[in-house]
Amino acid sequence: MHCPPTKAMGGQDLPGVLVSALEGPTAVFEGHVGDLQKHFRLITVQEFMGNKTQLGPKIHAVYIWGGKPAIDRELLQGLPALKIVASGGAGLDHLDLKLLASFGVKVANTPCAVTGPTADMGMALLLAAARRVLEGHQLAISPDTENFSINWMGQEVTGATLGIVGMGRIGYKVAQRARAFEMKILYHNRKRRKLEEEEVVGATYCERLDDLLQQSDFVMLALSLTPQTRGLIGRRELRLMKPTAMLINIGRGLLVDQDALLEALQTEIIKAAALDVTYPEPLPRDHPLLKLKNITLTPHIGSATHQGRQQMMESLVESIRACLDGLPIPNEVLLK
Ligand SMILES: O=C(O)[C@H](O)CO
Repeated sequence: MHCPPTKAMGGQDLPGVLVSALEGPTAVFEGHVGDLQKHFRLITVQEFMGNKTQLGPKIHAVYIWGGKPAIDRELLQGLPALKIVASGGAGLDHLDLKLLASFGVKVANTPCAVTGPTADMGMALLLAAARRVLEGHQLAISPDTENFSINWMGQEVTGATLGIVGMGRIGYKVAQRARAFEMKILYHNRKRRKLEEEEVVGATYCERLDDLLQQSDFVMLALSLTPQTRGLIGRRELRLMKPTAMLINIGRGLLVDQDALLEALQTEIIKAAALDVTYPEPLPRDHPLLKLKNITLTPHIGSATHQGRQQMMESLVESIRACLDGLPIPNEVLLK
């Protein structure tokens, strides 16, 4: 669902929104923050910390980006007028939903804004791993022009089997894209999709994750991090995969046991991995994963497109305004 932009509110006394930082490397998106500023008075955590008593009661919403600002009981106690936490992106693993509900605070996220871009990123990583794009780049710019592309080979994507783990919005978009690449598609999900939905993308349901792992040439993780999915892919699961298979992760780093992955890549239990997410982020510069040839890494940029970010901000403004106006909240996250 696309959330259309709302009209700007006038006046000096705009509702306060707590944000992590407006300047520096962790600043909320430059260029897009203007959308929030049109509607709200943005108060940084630093400002709030310096003047809690005066600013606390003026803050009606918190805008979260990249898990920041972190929300705990102490922060909530300092925000007596807080109505809503608006979190950019789809993932909610950085939020304690029960705690927020106990303070009567609503939550909204922006799943629609990230779906397409993240699925595109999944395909970009899949293709990069399959065709060894990063190694190819290194060879293309290497002084060793003698061996320019001699004996250079990657894996064919057409006709290969893609196993998608997590068939929510993003997983389904990946399937749509993979279909255009004539891939065979398997998927594993808590809940099976409707038959018509499976047929549209030509996806076959695997009730058992093990079956998907054993049959896939590419395994793509497109699911959210929860206590149930943490460490879903460990040593055992990696060993079930084909030695020629590649693992792509566009979900969260903690879905995978990273030590087990490192070992599997070093000992060629699997062929390659392509990760947009790791733990921690970024990985320490001396982390052994950074030294491998059979890995493609990107810095959690699945949803990072200008269009996606714009839509994200519009959607957040829409949700905060609806909440403060006492209207139904678009993209409200309901506690299950
Ligand atoms: O949760 C998400 O949607 C992404 O990780 C944010 O970019």
